[in-house]
Amino acid sequence: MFSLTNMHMPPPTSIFSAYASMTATIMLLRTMANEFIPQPIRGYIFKAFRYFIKPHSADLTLIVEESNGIARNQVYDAAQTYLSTKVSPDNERLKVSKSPKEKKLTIRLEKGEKLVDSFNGVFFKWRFICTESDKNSHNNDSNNNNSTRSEKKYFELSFHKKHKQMVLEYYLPFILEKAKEMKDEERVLKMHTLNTSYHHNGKWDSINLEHPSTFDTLAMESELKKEVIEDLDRFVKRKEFYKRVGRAWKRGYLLYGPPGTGKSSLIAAMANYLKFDIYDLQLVNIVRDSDLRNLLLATANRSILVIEDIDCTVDLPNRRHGDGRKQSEVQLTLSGLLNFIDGLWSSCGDERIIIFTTNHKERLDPALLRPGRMDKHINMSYCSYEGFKVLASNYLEISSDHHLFGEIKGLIEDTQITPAQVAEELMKDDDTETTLKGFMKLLKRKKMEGDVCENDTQDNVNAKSNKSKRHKVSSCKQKRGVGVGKRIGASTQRRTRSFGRGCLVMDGMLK
Ligand SMILES: Nc1ncnc2c1ncn2[C@@H]1O[C@H](COP(=O)(O)OP(=O)(O)OP(=O)(O)O)[C@@H](O)[C@H]1O
Ligand SMILES: [Mg+2]
Repeated sequence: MFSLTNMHMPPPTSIFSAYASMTATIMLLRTMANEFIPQPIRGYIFKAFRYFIKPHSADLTLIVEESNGIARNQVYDAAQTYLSTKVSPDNERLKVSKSPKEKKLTIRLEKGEKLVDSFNGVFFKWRFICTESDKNSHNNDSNNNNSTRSEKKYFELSFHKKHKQMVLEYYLPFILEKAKEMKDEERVLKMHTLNTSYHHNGKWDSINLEHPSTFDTLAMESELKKEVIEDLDRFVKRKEFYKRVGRAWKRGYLLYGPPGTGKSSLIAAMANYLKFDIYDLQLVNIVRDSDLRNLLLATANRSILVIEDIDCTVDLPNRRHGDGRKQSEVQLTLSGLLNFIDGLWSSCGDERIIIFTTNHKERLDPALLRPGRMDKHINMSYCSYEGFKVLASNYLEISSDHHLFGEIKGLIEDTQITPAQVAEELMKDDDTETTLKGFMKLLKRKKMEGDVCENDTQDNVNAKSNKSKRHKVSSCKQKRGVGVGKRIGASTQRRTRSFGRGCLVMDGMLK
């Protein structure tokens, strides 16, 4: 076998002579070219010649520079964020940092570090490069000491050429999207409330919003929950749509329902879901339209403006004297509010959500309910069996196959009990069985007594002691025809005072 192979090999002398004659030919051609072809053309021909005989790489390398002229390159920023999660044990030098606003440590590649990422079964090589150069290095004036060192940072992304289309259409957009998600997750949400101190009147104060409510923890009909999530998703995706149809990119929600049904919790869940800040506007503290305008103009994009208890806080079209102020002092009107919401404010901001809440939808001024004003009306109602299951899973960590659930289902469907009351009941004991039995007792009592209204008011006092005292559900009173309209403004005043600045109205959020 070995000798056979050798038989087909040309002898070394002939290989050498062939190589010698090829070299001689190249030399001859080179001399002729030097003689007859002018220098610039010669350079060009040699370059082209070298290009054709050089072995070609199957790889393509994309350069992702830090900035794109003066603007930052979003692909670079996204790659930096995305790649921080892809570091491998092979990396030898990494950078670590944390700014006060960040929740976690940030890891970045150090100069020259490489890593491999895979997407759709294809491997991609990334390398981070940072070169330093003297900005004025071309300046020959030796007296000039102004030269500054500048850094040029970029990523090199290499992959097989055949994946070019896929990289541009899918991989890079995927990285942009992923990085946005990561940034959003990192974002510390803020809740802005009105600063009512004398010197700062009309300014927003902010605190971190750390309300744990999410759509997963919210007891709500699953259909309705899905509808709200889809509505929010559609809203944030529709930038171009709003522009095309000439509408301000804003969306209004009206949340209505009895106290303790999760209106404030839903607002927190929306903020957590969208990663939007919340502006809690207490109209009680605003006297003039001009103050309102300034406040609205000072709100940021991608935010939720919340006006809770709209039926209580704005006694519109003119406030009543019952709120303790003289009529002449109060110049805030419904038309002022609606004008700003519809016009000026909304047209100079993007991605704004406005939410009104009320316990009494029927008391609202028809102007607020007119089609097109509030895009979506969401009824937050008493706890259903489905809602109970969510709360049981949150509070007791039990799934839907507990042996007492069947009985609870029958009871809860005949009872008007708010999620807040259910939640309170489920927190009463560490033992699941005892807790559920206690809860069933409560349901049976409510059912037996039959007078849902009386129970409701009483249980609200027990379950939401600090809240309901301020509120009084009043739906019962209303059913019984007891007018409470005039007293609402006053009760809101009480509520405002009892909680002080910064933690009222969204009290559910600060728990
Ligand atoms: N739908 C719900 N899902 C989960 N928890 C809820 C729900 N509703 C109420 N709760 C619990 O009850 C507490 C009070 O609820 P929340 O403040 O959201 O009610 P609300 O409808 O805003 O009431 P109010 O009309 O008095 O402002 C919440 O902190 C939460 O623990
Ligand atoms: Mg509330």
